[in-house]
Amino acid sequence: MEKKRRQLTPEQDALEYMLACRDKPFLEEKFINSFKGKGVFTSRAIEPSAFVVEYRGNIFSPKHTTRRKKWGDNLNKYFFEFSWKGAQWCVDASKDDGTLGRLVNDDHISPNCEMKKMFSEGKPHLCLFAVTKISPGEEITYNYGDSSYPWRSTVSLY
Ligand SMILES: C[S@@+](CC[C@H](N)C(=O)[O-])C[C@H]1O[C@@H](n2cnc3c(N)ncnc32)[C@H](O)[C@@H]1O
Repeated sequence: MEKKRRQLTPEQDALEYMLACRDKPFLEEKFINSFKGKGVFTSRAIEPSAFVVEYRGNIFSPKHTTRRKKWGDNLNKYFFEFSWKGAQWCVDASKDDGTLGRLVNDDHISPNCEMKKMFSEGKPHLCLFAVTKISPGEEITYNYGDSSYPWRSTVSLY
């Protein structure tokens, strides 16, 4: 399995995990502190450009659902917005389904991953790929985007 996996491109690797609805076995959630909550950590080194984890959830277009107001008000911390086919969409990962993508925290200064859109059977999937080498014990992070998130203006003691 590992030998076969080493021959896959990062995108093919992502597709396999997307279809199997699984996360990589060397990723784990950990409670960090009461300010940040939980985060996702790797116990194994991850190479740049490797697929890391999918941000799973229910995809909706706020135009066509009653969730629009909630999304517009930015009340839900597990919503991830993206554009597709000329419209705005959202992945709602608020349901705790035990998967790890929903627990990855923001780092707008030196993130080690970036979010990319992937497609399977015509449907979009949001996946994190490494942008740097990630060492064992490191937290997985990505830049949530341009917004004045409250934690960005708070000095972290951790
Ligand atoms: C998608 S969740 C990430 C997982 C979350 N830490 C948890 O325990 O459920 C997004 C929320 O995590 C917190 N968060 C993310 N990045 C953070 C950061 N760099 N510092 C502090 N809190 C952060 C914020 O509360 C944010 O609304």
